Amino acid sequence: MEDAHSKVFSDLQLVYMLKCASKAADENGEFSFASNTPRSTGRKGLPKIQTQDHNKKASDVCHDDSGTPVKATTIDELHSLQRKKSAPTTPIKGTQGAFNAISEEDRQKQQLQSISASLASLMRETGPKLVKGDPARKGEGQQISHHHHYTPTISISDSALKFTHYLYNLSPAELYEHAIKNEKGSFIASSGALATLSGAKTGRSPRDKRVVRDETTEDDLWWGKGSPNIEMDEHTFMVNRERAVDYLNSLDKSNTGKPAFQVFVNDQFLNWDPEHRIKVRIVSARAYHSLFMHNMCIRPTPEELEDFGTPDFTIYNAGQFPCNRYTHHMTSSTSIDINLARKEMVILGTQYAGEMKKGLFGVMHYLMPKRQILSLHSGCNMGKDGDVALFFGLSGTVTLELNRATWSNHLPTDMCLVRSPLDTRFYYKLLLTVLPLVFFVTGTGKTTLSTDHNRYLIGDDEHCWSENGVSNIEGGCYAKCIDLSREKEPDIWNAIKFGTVLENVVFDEHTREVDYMDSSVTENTRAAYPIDYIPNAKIPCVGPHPKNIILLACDAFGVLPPVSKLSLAQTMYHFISGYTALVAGTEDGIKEPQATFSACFGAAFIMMHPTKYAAMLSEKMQKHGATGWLVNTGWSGGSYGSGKRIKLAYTRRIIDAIHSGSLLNANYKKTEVFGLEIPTEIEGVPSEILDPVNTWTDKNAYKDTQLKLAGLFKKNFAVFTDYKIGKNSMLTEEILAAGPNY
Ligand SMILES: Nc1ncnc2c1ncn2[C@@H]1O[C@H](COP(=O)(O)OP(=O)(O)O)[C@@H](O)[C@H]1O
Ligand SMILES: C=C(OP(=O)(O)O)C(=O)O
Ligand SMILES: [Ca+2]
Ligand SMILES: [Mn+2]
Repeated sequence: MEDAHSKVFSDLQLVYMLKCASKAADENGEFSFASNTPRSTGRKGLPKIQTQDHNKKASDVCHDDSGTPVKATTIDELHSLQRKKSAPTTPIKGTQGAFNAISEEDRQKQQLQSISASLASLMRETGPKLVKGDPARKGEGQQISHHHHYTPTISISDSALKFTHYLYNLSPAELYEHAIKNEKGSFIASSGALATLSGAKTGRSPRDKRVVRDETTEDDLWWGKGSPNIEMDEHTFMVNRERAVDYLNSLDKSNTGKPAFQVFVNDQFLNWDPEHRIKVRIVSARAYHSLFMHNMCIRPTPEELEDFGTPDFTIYNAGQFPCNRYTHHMTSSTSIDINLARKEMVILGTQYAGEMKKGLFGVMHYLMPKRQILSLHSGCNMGKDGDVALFFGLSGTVTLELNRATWSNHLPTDMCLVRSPLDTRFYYKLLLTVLPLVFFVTGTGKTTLSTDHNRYLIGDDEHCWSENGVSNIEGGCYAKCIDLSREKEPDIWNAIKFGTVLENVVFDEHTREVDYMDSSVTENTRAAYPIDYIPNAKIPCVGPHPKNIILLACDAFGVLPPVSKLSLAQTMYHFISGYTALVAGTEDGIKEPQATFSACFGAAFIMMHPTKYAAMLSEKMQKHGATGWLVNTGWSGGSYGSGKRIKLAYTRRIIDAIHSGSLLNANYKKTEVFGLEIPTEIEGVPSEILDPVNTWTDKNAYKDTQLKLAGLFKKNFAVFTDYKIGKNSMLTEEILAAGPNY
């Protein structure tokens, strides 16, 4: 889910729920961060009404969870959404299956090296120390397999002495078996993919992301207004870390009566540039999470794993377990905590797997710029002749359907005043268990457009641009699959097979065929697959310096041209703005696009000030002669509601013309207001749609809408006018002038 929800929520809460006359002062005027769905504390029905105690800090009173809402109140309801027909027939009981056929002794041997020394240790200063090899078999001259380690188990219930086995870098097949055996809601789809549920959270919770503010981060990171880095102190981090570790340390997966505590551990790499590769360790409780990261990170060879050594960064994912809402800084039961000094991240209260990949992306946004490498929220592909293109874009066009009747039953008593963790603004939140909301999420097209049958895929989402060229950070793709079709996106469709994780999709309970049109669980259904599942993947995922920088915006206002050629200053202006739109509406059918701005097309992930990344991009584009483009993958012929989304086939032709170089030399004219250079002709695209004014029947409405959007751009950009780009303050003026003028 994208960075836009919270904004919508705070605004919608004000506008629709409170029917407040004045909107939040900074409406559309700031960066936005994802889902901030008011949600209660997990009890059924409406929670007890909380009234504001004016003597207390608001954030101490109201605890709500952020995240995309799921239209279910209980876990069983969630499961019944996932499967189309009735509940499953006879569940398999007893001792069938490979796991139970073996003796307890063998079974224990298959369990892994204990990490109790670190997990259960009272010190817990460092992450788990994984001892390679089987101590019992040392000296036997046997080849030690990578994940079958064994330590004698002491049957003592004292947690300090308890052993927790780790299931180390299991194969997809093994992870399937664990998931199906132990994780409710995990099934094999007819394609062979593992379909599973992420629980109550089906999107990111950026308002619950915390970064430890200490000597290390104080000066380096971007803090304060507009920043996605919500601060936390070291002590609170340790409290959450302890909570996560205790949870991970208490998981008894045994069904034999004897305790068998186990966690999954992945040791993998990030960044395909061998010079700047990062070692990551993921400790998690669910096979689903382990398989997700197996797919998304770079998979080490057995040799690389032998010499893995100490990880550069460790995630403790205890997502099933909530944080303690009475802990300082905690505003909900979800918390994603990053401690750069300790090189650790803790996840509590959300099982959405994207949290892990994007959390590490944030870490890369810190580590890479420190090495003069630009980290980018972009897709990337390469033509047969070696021409590289980057695709930037915010994900998340979101429609919220508010059922006003439901809300009004609870107004105004079920509200409490909370303070935004991002600024000093106070706003109202509704405390409801289930929200009568529907989200319509669609990305801007990074994954879809970088996955191109005629080009080599370098990556779909996270890249580095260094002196060596570009490199993918990840080893997999995370595609949205709502409305996925074989015809329009064949490569993604075919990548959904054995090994792929399918999150929150709905399938036929008998045939296990997935219905990609069904959004009963969420609109943000996803498929996570290794990048080599795409036939044209370029392995290793690196390429030369980019030739084209394509900024994608899904403009639900329908006023941005389908494609414009940008000057360098314009590219900077739009990169810093990071515009896309989402659509918010009410039950009575009033739907309105909302502009959302996310600096560097990924404000939720950047760690330093946006101008730091912008300056690096500008320098690299100049040095390597790259051309910037703005592509509207959103509406045409009117705003959302009256116009239509531009056909994917047309966008693909536009992208083809950029890649081939033919668009660079086309005839151009300049638009009013935004001052964008638009081509008059592109092969395979009707010429009349190239200038949006042609597609609107009401020309005055077009002009008004264009001015409205331009105003929102200006308002958003105001916050950057005080900043220099790099060492140069003249640049800022030039960039400012490259924005809309009217
Ligand atoms: N004209 C278009 N261009 C790009 N994507 C489109 C277009 N029309 C519809 N779509 C859909 O929008 C979604 C884009 O999502 P995705 O590529 O995952 O975005 P991102 O990777 O930027 O988050 C896909 O589901 C795609 O099928
Ligand atoms: C995975 C996410 O990003 P994207 O939509 O860019 O894939 C997310 O925001 O949860
Ligand atoms: Ca992304
Ligand atoms: Mn994506």
